[in-house]
Amino acid sequence: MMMPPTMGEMWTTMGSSIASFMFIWAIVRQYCPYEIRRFLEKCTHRVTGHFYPYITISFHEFTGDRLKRSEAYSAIEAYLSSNTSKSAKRLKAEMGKDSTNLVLSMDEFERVTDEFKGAKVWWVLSKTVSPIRTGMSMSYCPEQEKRFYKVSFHKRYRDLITDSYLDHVIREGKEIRVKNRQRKLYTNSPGYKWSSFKQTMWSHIVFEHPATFETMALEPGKKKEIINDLLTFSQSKDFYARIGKAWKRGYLLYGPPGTGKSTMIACMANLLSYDVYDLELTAVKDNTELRKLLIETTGKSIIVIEDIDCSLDLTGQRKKKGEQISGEDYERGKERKEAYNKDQEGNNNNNNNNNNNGGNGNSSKVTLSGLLNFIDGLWSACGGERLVVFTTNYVEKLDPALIRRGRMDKHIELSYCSFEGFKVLAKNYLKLENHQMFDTIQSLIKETKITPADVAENLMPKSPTDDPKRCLCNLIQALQEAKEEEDIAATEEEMK
Ligand SMILES: Nc1ncnc2c1ncn2[C@@H]1O[C@H](COP(=O)(O)OP(=O)(O)OP(=O)(O)O)[C@@H](O)[C@H]1O
Ligand SMILES: [Mg+2]
Repeated sequence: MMMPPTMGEMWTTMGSSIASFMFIWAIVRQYCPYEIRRFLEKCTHRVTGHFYPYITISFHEFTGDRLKRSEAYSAIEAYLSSNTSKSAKRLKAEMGKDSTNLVLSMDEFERVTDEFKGAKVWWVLSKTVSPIRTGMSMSYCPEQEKRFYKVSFHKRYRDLITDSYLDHVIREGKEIRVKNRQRKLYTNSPGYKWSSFKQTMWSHIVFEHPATFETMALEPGKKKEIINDLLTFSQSKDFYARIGKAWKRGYLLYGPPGTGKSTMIACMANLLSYDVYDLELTAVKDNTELRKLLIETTGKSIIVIEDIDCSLDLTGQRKKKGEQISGEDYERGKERKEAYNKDQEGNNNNNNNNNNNGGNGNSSKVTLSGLLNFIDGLWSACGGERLVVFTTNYVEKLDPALIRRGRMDKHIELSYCSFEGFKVLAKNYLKLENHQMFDTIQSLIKETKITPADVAENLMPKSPTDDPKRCLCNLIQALQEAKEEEDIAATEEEMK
């Protein structure tokens, strides 16, 4: 494979006297102090630059403060590993995503070629070694390695390479990285505020939720609509730029506990390969901290505020005097479910505010207007491709300003399990697409309010001997009991 001659190679072609010079130069490189070496290198580059027809551009791994790896370097690394490493002879191997496969990339000082619209370019991964200035004597001075990719091309292709090829490499490299990256779930829980290098507001773990829209119990039409909406959003960068709107979209997921709101967020993240930022508002000190948290989020992410109604006193402005909310944190899970059911039965009308707006007793001073600014103010200027998702069990209690279209663009109700939903769960849990008991379940499920979470729980085998038939029987029994309870409640209501 033809490579462009390096400057050193050009010298050698110029005769044996130059070869001797190269020999001396090699010795100088080996034994001279760093400063002299750098000076001699600069002189050689200057002299050879006059008749060397190739241009080189370097991309360093770290720039400036060394804290942040250069995005361009990472993108080039991804591009070269997938595009040109096949032609490299010396490769290095690393464990890839999920630790299931090996990712090969070119090793140090390996050179590979690439072609773009008829122009040939040569890439090499190089490094320089320089002393770290620590104040120690030179003989004990530790050395610092600085890696960089260098691309070389003939000067006649200068415009093509700088205007189009490099853009193409970075764009494709970024796409490859997004596809291969380990996605993350970030939280802003207090207590994890320091990483080894710098202060960071978020802590993270690897995001590996298995939920997908395929496994989600939802009417097929609704599912398709949501998937289309999400895909359209993710492919609309140019559209948002054209209409002058920040590339973000708000989703409000509402419905009773156990209907799949949190599960749907995982499905969204898996569909679009986005990271998830789970924002715990009660842990945010004030609006300033909220802004900082947001500025630290990256693109291709979902920012989630779960149970927005219980996170903060967001409806405070509309509350009448004297209707102070309790200082206790609103309890999740079972208790909320019970409260929800009671609430729905109308037994708890007088205490609604007490039950639904807990959390105000903590020290958080985030306000409704702070949150609104967060959604459509400053944040809109921080680049794009972000979804913001609120979940709630009590949509009617949210301030209309918070959920108006433009802020929460799409309102999705997740409700009790339908027969279509049940069929998805039966396929997931029991690998059953049809069964003679399905007819009974269909007529019962139509008349009963049962959540997908409850259906799933009944379909789950409880012992190794539980077969699908037994699980379906369990579900029928649960449906019958739920129906009886609903009938009794309805009769009591009528008698009042
Ligand atoms: N629509 C659904 N499809 C598939 N599984 C579901 C669905 N809804 C609930 N589940 C199952 O029930 C469990 C609880 O659901 P999830 O946490 O998503 O409910 P939620 O609506 O977020 O409830 P809450 O309002 O209490 O936060 C999930 O782990 C999942 O297994
Ligand atoms: Mg939830």
